[in-house]
Amino acid sequence: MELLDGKYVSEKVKVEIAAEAAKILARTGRKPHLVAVLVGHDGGSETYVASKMKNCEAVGFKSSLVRYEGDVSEEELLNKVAELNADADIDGIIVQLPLPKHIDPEKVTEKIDHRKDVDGFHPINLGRMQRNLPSFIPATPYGITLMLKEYNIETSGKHCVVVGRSNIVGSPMSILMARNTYPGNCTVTVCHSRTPDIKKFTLDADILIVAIGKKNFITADMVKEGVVVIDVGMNRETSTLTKSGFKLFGDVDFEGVSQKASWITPVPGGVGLMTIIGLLKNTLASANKQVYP
Ligand SMILES: NC(=O)C1=CN([C@@H]2O[C@H](COP(=O)(O)OP(=O)(O)OC[C@H]3O[C@@H](n4cnc5c(N)ncnc54)[C@H](OP(=O)(O)O)[C@@H]3O)[C@@H](O)[C@H]2O)C=CC1
Ligand SMILES: Nc1nc(=O)c2c([nH]1)NC[C@@H]1CN(c3ccc(C(=O)N[C@@H](CCC(=O)O)C(=O)O)cc3)C=[N+]21
Repeated sequence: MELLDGKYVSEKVKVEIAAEAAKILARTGRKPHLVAVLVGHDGGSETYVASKMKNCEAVGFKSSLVRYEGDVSEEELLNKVAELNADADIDGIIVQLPLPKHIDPEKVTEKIDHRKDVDGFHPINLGRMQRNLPSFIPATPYGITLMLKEYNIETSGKHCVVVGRSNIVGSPMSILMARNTYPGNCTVTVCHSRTPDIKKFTLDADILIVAIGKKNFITADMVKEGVVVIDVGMNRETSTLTKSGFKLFGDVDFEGVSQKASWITPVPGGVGLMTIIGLLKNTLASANKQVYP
């Protein structure tokens, strides 16, 4: 088993991003600028947003945080997004998910100017991605493709099984792996909560990508020898053993599955770190007007 090491890849890519950001600053007098909007006090979201901000500073981006209490109205949030859309100093906007139940995430996603949609969740970016046109690619799937490239993982002709079909991970990931580009050219199977006998599919997977949010859901008996495993799951449990008071678990039983896998991502230290890289690269591309000239 070899590790798909998110720490190694992300540190390496961050050096490249920082060099690009410095060029932009020298050329234009301004830094790429990412704005995150955070509603409420979801523990996970607080951590992710803090990490995004920290990484922005580290590569020489400007970052801002707009915070609302959980009872903010949908209208107020939509008005804020419109204001950020119109602000020429802002390159990228993300509204952290999940949102409180009284706010429709679909409305918020569509309100964000697709040219600043560095999460790649807007239907215009989704459609353009599916057609192989320039677009912002959702950060987690984007990060996963960068990791597969870095380790030269062969994907053409392989059977890729994606477990999970969310808008932010499973669905865009399945589109990318089926496209006729590298990484891609896979035969893709998408499994979800209505799939009877998931094991039948996972056992046949050459590449297995799991994003469901269930600790240790994939066990060694469900995979074949030599499989490439991408574990997107971030299952947070309270723990007295760690400094933070939390311990993270993936959706894959690492202990067991790593005995059979040829390559596997750890949690933490895998996909999560690459997600941040996907976001930074999209923000850089936006500042450089590379996607929408
Ligand atoms: N590492 C990273 O950067 C990121 C990690 N995450 C983590 O990845 C995980 C998934 O996130 P996300 O995609 O947003 O989750 P969602 O809850 O939005 O979607 C979960 C998906 O998994 C499916 N599912 C749930 N239970 C089962 C089951 N028992 N068998 C088969 N399929 C199942 C659901 O099916 P159905 O559609 O039928 O409901 C759904 O498609 C979470 O742990 C999350 O924290 C998320 C984003 C980024
Ligand atoms: N609009 C929006 N965009 C997102 O991209 C988005 C979102 N909403 N909602 C939640 C998910 C989750 N997500 C993660 C980002 C970084 C790590 C990450 O850095 N993980 C580290 C460790 C983090 C820790 O220790 O808690 C790692 O895996 O090593 C994880 C998860 C982005 N998401």
